[in-house]
Amino acid sequence: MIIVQGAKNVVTACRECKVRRLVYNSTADVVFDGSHDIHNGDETLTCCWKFQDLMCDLKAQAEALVLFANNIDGLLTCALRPSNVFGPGDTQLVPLLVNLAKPGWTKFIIGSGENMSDFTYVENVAHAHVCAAEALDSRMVSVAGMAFFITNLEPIKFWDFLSIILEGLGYQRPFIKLPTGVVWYIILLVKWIHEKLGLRTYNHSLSACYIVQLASRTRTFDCIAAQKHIGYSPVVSLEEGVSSTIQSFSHLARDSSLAYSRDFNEQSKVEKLLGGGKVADILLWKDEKKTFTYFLVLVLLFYWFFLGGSTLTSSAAKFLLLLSAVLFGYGILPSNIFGFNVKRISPSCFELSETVIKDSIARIAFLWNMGFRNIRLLAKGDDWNTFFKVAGSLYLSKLMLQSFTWSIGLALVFAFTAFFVYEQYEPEIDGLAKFLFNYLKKSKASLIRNVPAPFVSFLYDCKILHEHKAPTEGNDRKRLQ
Ligand SMILES: NC(=O)c1ccc[n+]([C@@H]2O[C@H](COP(=O)([O-])OP(=O)(O)OC[C@H]3O[C@@H](n4cnc5c(N)ncnc54)[C@H](O)[C@@H]3O)[C@@H](O)[C@H]2O)c1
Repeated sequence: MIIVQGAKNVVTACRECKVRRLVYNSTADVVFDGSHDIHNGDETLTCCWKFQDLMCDLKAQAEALVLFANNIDGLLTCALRPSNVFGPGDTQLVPLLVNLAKPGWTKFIIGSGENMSDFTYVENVAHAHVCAAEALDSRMVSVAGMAFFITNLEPIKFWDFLSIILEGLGYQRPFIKLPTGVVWYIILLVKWIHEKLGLRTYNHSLSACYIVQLASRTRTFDCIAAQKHIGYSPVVSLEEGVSSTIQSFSHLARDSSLAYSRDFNEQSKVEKLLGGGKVADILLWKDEKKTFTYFLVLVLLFYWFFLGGSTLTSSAAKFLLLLSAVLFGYGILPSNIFGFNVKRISPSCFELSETVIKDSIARIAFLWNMGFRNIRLLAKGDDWNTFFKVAGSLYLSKLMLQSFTWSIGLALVFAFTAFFVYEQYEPEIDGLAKFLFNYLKKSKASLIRNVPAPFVSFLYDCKILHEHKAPTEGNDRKRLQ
């Protein structure tokens, strides 16, 4: 009713009121079928027969209707097809981005992230309308009844554009790549569940499936026709447009107290904790393929050693046998198989350097000495705190050894998920930990307040509570807490 009947009403009104020029604000989406990239598409592209999105279908119908009305009853018409309009007051792109960024969905890139797109600053669209209206008068033949693509003439990677907007508003830039197919099927599943539960709502915005296609396909357009026939060229650059858009949406910027102030090239807390080297890169999924390969190999080893049904020794023997056979087989392969070069394993590949061996031995000696220092401390018999720590950790190890296989499995899953999750939600998790810590501190303080003084003195004697002097009945209660 709004798009098609609305366009019909406008055409009728123009005729009745003897309006001479009508420029329809169409969209570049009318030539995008969702399943093909558009590289530098021009006006020779035909509108789609089958649309993925109802909105685009209706816009194409309205555009055709307006162009069809050209040169009837003295009315001249043309259509402009802007691509991805943005700017202050935008009701689509930026609000959607912020809504997705708040719960953290914008960390994900759909597809390779390399797809290019054309964006158009809203003032340039307005300027194109003025140019088109003027051109309808002066250059009627080449403009009337035609449609023109309008862009900022600065194609950019779709995900770079989103990253600039998101970072400008204080949100994290997208960096985790998800295969388009996976996202597509997840959305279909969610849609199906919504339909089954009767939750489907119709609104005027683009469908989620269509947004996935917009976000993962290349869509760039050639503006030469608009430049040549209506005299259009952008009046605001992409950079200026983006900064004024960000400024106008500052009210949607991330709360400054929560702002993710870390420079994304800087090491995160968890990265520092993991030593910032190769292990950190693997556990933090910096290179998904590499991490996944390591994870798969470790899962296979876990299965081989713990779930295969053999004893640990026979699993190790079988593993060494298999490894030797694979290495031997690899060694006798020709250096070229069907044009593929087979890399030779260098003889030094399995060698350990002297410094690595020295470091490892020094580490073992350090741990050994530390263990003995603790035993000596325990043997004195006056440090209950150390006793509880040692007894607790030994009991925990005993529990873990009872379910050794499960512990290893859990540790494996933990290592490949927990660090990654912590890095993603560092401020939120830190906030929660701070809250819990304060809560426990308060509980401990109230517990001490209610504990009888002789028992508190006993805890000081046993060094479970630390104070230089054990408190007596008359001592300051605050110091005790
Ligand atoms: N946003 C884009 O990326 C983009 C790209 C290409 C083309 N377009 C086209 O530009 C136009 C504006 O898009 P937008 O993104 O600014 O949308 P929008 O939803 O922000 O603006 C639509 C405007 O139309 C008004 N409106 C809606 N129904 C109406 C009705 N029945 N009668 C009178 N007014 C009504 C709304 O109040 C609103 O002001 C649309 O025709 C759209 O198809 C948008």
